[in-house]
Amino acid sequence: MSENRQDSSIILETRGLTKDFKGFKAVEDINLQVHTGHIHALIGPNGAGKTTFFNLLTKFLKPSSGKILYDGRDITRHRPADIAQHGLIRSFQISAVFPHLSARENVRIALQRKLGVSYQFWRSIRILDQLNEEAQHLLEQVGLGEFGDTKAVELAYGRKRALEIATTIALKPRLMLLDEPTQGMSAEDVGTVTDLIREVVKDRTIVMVEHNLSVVSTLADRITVLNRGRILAEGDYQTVSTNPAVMEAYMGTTDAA
Ligand SMILES: Nc1ncnc2c1ncn2[C@@H]1O[C@H](COP(=O)(O)OP(=O)(O)OP(=O)(O)O)[C@@H](O)[C@H]1O
Repeated sequence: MSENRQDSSIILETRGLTKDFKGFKAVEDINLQVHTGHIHALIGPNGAGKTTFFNLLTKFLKPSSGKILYDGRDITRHRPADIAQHGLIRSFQISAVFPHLSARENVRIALQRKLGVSYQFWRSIRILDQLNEEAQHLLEQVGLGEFGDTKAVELAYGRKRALEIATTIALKPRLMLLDEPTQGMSAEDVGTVTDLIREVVKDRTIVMVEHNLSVVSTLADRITVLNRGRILAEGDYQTVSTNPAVMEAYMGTTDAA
């Protein structure tokens, strides 16, 4: 629709996005633009509305008002499965990785999901071989080349997150939505996953909620700082980290101005 036409470098946009929980606006009037090829981080102090906003983008929650546009199309009322078909994919939580299947089998299942249930032909040996090859390639891409036969449950925490990213990439996303990709990781694993994200973004866009500011400073092209459900500041790390309002919000000042 012509009213939805936008700059083609903008892959995702929200207009006036609001989520009201019984009168409490957890997200209020958010106008966000995500540029194609960017790593766009959402940060903010506890309770700022990051998770709620992320759940609106991934369609886990319905907005009270406002619009979400993906590739210029209004997807506000679309279901998660519909938007996944168009390449907007939320990374799985670790719990969604099948723990007792091997890393390779987990990636293969994601590849098969991408083929879709209507494609019966993947049963043929040739297609299964192709899937195995593709799964191995993906495992190598995320540094798990030697762990194909290891059960997911036996992988160290950082490697599980790498597997989660591999199963997400297997769905061939154009836009990946990552919810705190480095949460609960050792410093070493944070480095590995940071490198991995940098690697996979080369041909796709990432929106991520991330608490670790050092990760944000190294990865993000653009940062949106949320506070009390609203956008407090936006820009690159240098811009937002020197913004007095952001510093104040992070220091926990409860100025009600
Ligand atoms: N289902 C809900 N019902 C009522 N209030 C909610 C609901 N979900 C979130 N909230 C409130 O909305 C506000 C924003 O919460 P949200 O979890 O989105 O923040 P956040 O920035 O992700 O915080 P954190 O960094 O602590 O995870 C909080 O005050 C929270 O209590």
